[in-house]
Amino acid sequence: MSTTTLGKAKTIKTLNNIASCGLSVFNKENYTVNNESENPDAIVLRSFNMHSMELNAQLKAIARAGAGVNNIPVDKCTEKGIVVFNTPGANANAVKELVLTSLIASSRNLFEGVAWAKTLEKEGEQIPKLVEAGKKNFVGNEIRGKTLGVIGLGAIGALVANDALDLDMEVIGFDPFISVDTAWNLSRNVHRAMSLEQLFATADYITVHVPLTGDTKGMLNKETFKLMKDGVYIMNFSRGGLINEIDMALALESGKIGKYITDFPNEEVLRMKNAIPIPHLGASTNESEENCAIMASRQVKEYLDTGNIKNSVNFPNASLPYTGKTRVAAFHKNVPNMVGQITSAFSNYHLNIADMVNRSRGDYAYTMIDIDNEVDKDMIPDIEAKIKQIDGIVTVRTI
Ligand SMILES: NC(=O)c1ccc[n+]([C@@H]2O[C@H](COP(=O)([O-])OP(=O)(O)OC[C@H]3O[C@@H](n4cnc5c(N)ncnc54)[C@H](O)[C@@H]3O)[C@@H](O)[C@H]2O)c1
Ligand SMILES: O=C(O)[C@H](O)COP(=O)(O)O
Repeated sequence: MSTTTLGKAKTIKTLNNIASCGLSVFNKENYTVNNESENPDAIVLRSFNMHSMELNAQLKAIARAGAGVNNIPVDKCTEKGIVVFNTPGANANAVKELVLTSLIASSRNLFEGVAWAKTLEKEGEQIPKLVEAGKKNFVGNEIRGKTLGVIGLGAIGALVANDALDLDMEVIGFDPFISVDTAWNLSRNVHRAMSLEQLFATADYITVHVPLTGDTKGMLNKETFKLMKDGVYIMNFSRGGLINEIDMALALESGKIGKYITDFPNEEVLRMKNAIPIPHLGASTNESEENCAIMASRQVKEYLDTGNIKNSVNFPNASLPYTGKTRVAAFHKNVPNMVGQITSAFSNYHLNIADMVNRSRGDYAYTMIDIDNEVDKDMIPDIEAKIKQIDGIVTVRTI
């Protein structure tokens, strides 16, 4: 598929409400932003489920204004040469604050206590007396000195772990894939669990901060519950699919799990005893919505305008200073001699290469080449066609 749009205005389609300060990155002279285009160049979204959507021929980029990309058909996008971005860390503080709020509020039976107090509305002058008599039913526990187990020490997990230490908790964390950046930011006082079993055996409260993937789906289930302390509280601000909900309902019923605080209510969750359903509010702060929208929009614009890639979940990061020279960007299989074949396509047209970058990620790679000469616009479809003939090329774009 050739995707030449040289000089044409581009269209951005939004699939959710995206903060306007982010969308204003797309200047009106070169971009149209709407929520109805049938053939957009890029899509910006939050939690909209794209799995049953057709991916239009002109689509070059999808940006998730947020962290989780399980609502996007990432593998299909890769096969079609569509870059998928997310906004790492842009909403992490918002989630951290809600996790810590929920940790304390659930431990103090605050949600149940408030709901009960509201039932007294019709009791008139008796209310203060009833409150004093009824409060014994909501006696809670302090979190100081208790152990918090944090599964996944990425942008959110690391913030939660550090701040829980400041609340005088013991913290044990598990993340076999921790990034170097996060490891640097994590307090040395966070105990490192060598296995999930070790974390389960010591934690009074568990909070899970991993992406939903084939490997993590249902990671908390009846087998793992057996390894946990009786009455443990579990907080899930990551994705509902991480928990086996049938097993969770039974474990809450038996008291094995004390409470399940989740940002992902559904029919099953709303039927559970001792579940605290929160309506997916983790990232819903003005600050985080703005951070995510700005980051997502900037990344898309940079890619459409220059081909440079930052924070993609399926393409390699790649950057080449943009000088305004004609740039050809190709996404291709990561196999030997691709760069040689692409560059020889230029020599057929007596074009000199000024600069280039080639980066790989797994089975795929991305190459950007700047041409030194003035390039006649009429030649571009021919050049692209020539490159497209090379076995292993997925997409070619001229900027
Ligand atoms: N409730 C909300 O509104 C909200 C907001 C933001 C993110 N999220 C969810 O939270 C998840 C985490 O967000 P983040 O910004 O911290 O992402 P992140 O990518 O910074 O961190 C994820 C961490 O999980 C680790 N990990 C992966 N598999 C693991 C496993 N099997 N065991 C232990 N650790 C594992 C990774 O190494 C990484 O450090 C997102 O994928 C998203 O689903 C929810
Ligand atoms: O993965 C995320 O970033 C969160 O789940 C936030 O989702 P939202 O943007 O729909 O609030």
